Amino acid sequence: MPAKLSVNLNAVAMLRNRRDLPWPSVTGLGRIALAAGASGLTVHPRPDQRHIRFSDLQPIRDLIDDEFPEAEFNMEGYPNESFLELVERHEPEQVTLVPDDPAQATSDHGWDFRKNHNLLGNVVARLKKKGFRVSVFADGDPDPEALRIARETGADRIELYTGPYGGCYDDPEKAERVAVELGRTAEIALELGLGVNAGHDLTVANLPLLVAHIPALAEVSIGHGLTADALEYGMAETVRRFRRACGEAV
Ligand SMILES: CC(=O)[C@@H](O)[C@H](O)COP(=O)(O)O
Ligand SMILES: NCC(=O)COP(=O)(O)O
Repeated sequence: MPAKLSVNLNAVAMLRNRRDLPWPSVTGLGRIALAAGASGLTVHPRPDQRHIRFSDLQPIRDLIDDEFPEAEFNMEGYPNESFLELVERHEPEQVTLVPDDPAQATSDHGWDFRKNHNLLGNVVARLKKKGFRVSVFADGDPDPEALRIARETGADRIELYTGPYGGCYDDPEKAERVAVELGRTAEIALELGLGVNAGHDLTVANLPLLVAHIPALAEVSIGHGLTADALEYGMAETVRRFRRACGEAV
């Protein structure tokens, strides 16, 4: 089974937030992504709402429920009380728990499962009681003991943090080494009964090698690289539309 693609809308929201205007529309781009076959939408609402705003969440929930009932909503974030309340209000199919400090620019590491065993155990139990699938963000280096603890928290899946892999875009040998490690980590997780997702800095260029090393990869969530491509591949047609609006016969 090919890995499912969940489109992360954070980067679209960040562009929208440059002005007090409703475009680019977060739900509008979400609709285009789902209509094109994406299996779900991901958001990572950060406490300062610098990209996804809390007010974006219900319209995304409604879009999925009303127009794409097969699709999944994946909410990512640090499990403090306000994030957990947002999750409980908007009932995503999947919650991805990420160890982010509120001041962090972006996610840059997985959980220290040894230190956070109790925190994660309590949060996972609370979320599972509501029926949400729970995934926990994990570093890519194979650490069987850490993954065993991840399993003990009751989580269903790990999401492999692929930032270091994405950072190898100019060094194919290093990328191969990191992909082997990610593959080994995924194998250990799968043996323990955890499903495996992956995300961060994934692109059209680096996905094939990752998928080759993790054949059972369940889902990738992609925002930054996918939004960059959407701009690049949509630019020519957009310029033609604006030239027509200027009165040119294009
Ligand atoms: C967990 C993860 O890797 C993504 O959610 C990433 O953090 C995207 O968030 P930003 O768009 O805020 O960088
Ligand atoms: N979980 C990772 C994610 O949702 C998107 O990360 P990125 O593609 O924006 O780096």
